[in-house]
Amino acid sequence: MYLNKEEERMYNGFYGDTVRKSMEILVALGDIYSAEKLVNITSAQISGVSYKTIGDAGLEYLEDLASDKNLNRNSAAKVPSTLNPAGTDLDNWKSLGFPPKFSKKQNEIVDAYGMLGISKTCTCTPYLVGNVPKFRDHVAWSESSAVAYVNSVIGARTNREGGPGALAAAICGKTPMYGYHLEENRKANLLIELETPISGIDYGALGYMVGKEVGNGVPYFVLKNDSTNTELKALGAALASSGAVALYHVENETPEYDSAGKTELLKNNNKILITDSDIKNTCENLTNSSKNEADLVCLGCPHASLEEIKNIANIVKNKKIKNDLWVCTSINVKAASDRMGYTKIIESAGGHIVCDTCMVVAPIEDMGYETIGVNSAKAANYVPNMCGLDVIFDEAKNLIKFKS
Ligand SMILES: C[C@@](O)(CCOP(=O)(O)O)CC(=O)O
Ligand code: SF4
Repeated sequence: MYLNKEEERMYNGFYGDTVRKSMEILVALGDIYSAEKLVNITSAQISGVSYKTIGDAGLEYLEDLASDKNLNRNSAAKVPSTLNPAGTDLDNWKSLGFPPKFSKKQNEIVDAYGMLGISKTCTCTPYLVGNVPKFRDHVAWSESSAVAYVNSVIGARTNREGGPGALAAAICGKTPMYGYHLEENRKANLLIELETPISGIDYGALGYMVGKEVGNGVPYFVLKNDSTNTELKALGAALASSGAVALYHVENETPEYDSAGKTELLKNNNKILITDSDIKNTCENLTNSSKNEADLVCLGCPHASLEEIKNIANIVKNKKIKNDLWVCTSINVKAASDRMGYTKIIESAGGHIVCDTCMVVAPIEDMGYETIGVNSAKAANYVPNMCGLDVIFDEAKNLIKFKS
């Protein structure tokens, strides 16, 4: 891979060990994927934050990077960069019942990232809270649902980075130019036509089905109705979890659908039809619990928007919830929810707005829960494997049960 003079200086250690190690990662990735050169990025989003997934080895790696004397404290990252969810609510872990030892380690991890200049906003929906690239910007994001959103709905360009690759990109302000950074790789390769209109959890079910079908391909959807951003967020998250999708197009909705190559797909009859019963069956199959009530209803996968929190507040207003309820989001969206009075409504009903974390990366398996209620197909797909717990997949209004 070609490096310019400045990049060579970075690679040769002129700016210290952390920049050198980061450049080594980028060059190794570039060589593996046959990138010709590096491209400047405008933003990074870094996964690999939960103590549950990176453990002590991850913490040591980050502390080692952060200890480099050549770095400007708290400003090593060259571009605006945010973190993926952590394993706990960083501020309120004690009152929410998160294990103390785990929570202490978790805060150490996030502090190490902070010392590297990565914003301690721990969220998988950074595009709701200020980490918002422009159309056609090159970025390095790693959370798979956020990658799908930023590529597809915003039209910025990223590969599905791993955590270390995204961190290296943040520190160098660059990423290898291959894959979805190149126009020619952004064409669709399967057309998905819907037979009937869909809404709510159907989007996750659709993404789950199509992700299995296309693997790491680029699906092109022809829907029978318009979608909300929340629905597209759920679609992309599910596509990226059952398959390895990084980019999708929705006719008349996403910014690059027009140049995605629909005519070619039709010419080659490269299409499938999804029926109403396909969606209904998938919704049913995403539940693996025989129970009809969840101990914990956990919403906000990917992290909830203010609009979603408002809808939950409307469901629980002036009632008392039987299950435990977590609505997972970022500190930023929670601040807006506090001001709007939604947090108070949800807390008065017995629920919690939980920041920085989620049902997949929190140690919920050690917190006494057995059956988790989710309205996210991605969470329904991951919770049994990553947490070993059973799930019920349904709309929030059906999952939340009330005391009589
Ligand atoms: C499951 C996921 O959403 C969260 C866990 O990832 P991590 O701990 O940030 O590496 C990651 C992903 O889908 O990219
Ligand atoms: S599992 Fe869902 S809520 Fe958790 S980080 Fe991934 S997308 Fe976000």
